[in-house]
Amino acid sequence: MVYFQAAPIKVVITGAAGQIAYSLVYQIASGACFGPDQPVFLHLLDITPMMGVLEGVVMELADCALPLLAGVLPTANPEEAFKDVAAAFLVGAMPRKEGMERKDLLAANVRIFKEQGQALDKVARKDVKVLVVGNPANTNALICSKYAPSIPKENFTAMTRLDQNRAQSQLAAKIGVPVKDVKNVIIWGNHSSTQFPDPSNAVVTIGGAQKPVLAAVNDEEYLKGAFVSTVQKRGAAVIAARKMSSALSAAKAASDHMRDWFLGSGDRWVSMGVVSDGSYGAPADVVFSFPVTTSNGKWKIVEGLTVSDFARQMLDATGKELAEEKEEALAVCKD
Ligand SMILES: NC(=O)c1ccc[n+]([C@@H]2O[C@H](COP(=O)([O-])OP(=O)(O)OC[C@H]3O[C@@H](n4cnc5c(N)ncnc54)[C@H](O)[C@@H]3O)[C@@H](O)[C@H]2O)c1
Ligand SMILES: O=C(O)C[C@H](O)C(=O)O
Repeated sequence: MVYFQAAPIKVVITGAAGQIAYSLVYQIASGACFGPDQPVFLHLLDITPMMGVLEGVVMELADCALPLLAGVLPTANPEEAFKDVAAAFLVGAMPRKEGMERKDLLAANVRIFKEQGQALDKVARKDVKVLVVGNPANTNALICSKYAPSIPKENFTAMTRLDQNRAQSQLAAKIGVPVKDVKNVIIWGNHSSTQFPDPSNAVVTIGGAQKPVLAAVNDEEYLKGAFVSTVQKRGAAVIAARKMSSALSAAKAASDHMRDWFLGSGDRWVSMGVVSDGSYGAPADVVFSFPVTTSNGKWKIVEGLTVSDFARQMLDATGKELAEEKEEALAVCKD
């Protein structure tokens, strides 16, 4: 019997034999996600043909000799995987290939999230925090929530943190400051090429003083043009270069998202795909990325921001795409 000062929490990762999970298991088991004093018991779900590969991941985790890792359960059974989990990283899904849009994965992937919603509903803790990474992430998260009616819809989120990290990094490089000195860049809408990376409320610390990013960059053409399209298309650029989709950065972003949800975002805004209440004119009842702050395990949309005409057009386009994806996903799930 191994004794820990704090009780371990059960955390599930789906797609655990895949690329993203290969980086994510270490983020979680090393303490980077839930903190240096929180032991974790990892539930690793993949499909039956991947159990051999998953066994290799389990061996490597043991070989890391991580002090916070209380145990590992590899399984192909969703109900076993989701039993009593406090946090769920839903990664397992097909990735896109070069030339595809993420929504081209909808028909193939959305059924996974219907089935996993049903399993979460049955066996997970009712306060489980769910992060959907598998694409199309926003719509998969919506479907997962719909099939888990006993779990509050606020507990289902989709990952746009990778887009936020990309946007922050692009701006820091443009201004010539460390990435930590840029904050409050917003990702609005869908994790797709219609997303709107919005620097209009971002601030940068230069020489100890805070300054609006708009003033520090002072190049409207760049901020409305190359900056937006670079972030929108970054996933495709990584696929073109690697011939596989982003994995290291996706795992880091998943860990950032869940860490901030559990431990709080402090004085920074973070972007999360959450079930929309219609804030900022977004369609209600789609999973839309908003700027949020987090504390005590809850997120709250940042209120009262001004939406320019340019931003309005961008928000409307990404909202329209999400409404269309929702209809398609609901039709697929009926079969
Ligand atoms: N939201 C984001 O920012 C973001 C970033 C990167 C990748 N993604 C998406 O994450 C997903 C995973 O990417 P990856 O590179 O790890 O892919 P991968 O192909 O390397 O791994 C996916 C794993 O999921 C497993 N899987 C398939 N169906 C499953 C099921 N029903 N239950 C459990 N496991 C199942 C597969 O067997 C495989 O091991 C893709 O859909 C990708 O597009 C999202
Ligand atoms: O672009 C992809 O298909 C993978 C992922 O969603 C990403 O943004 O890197």
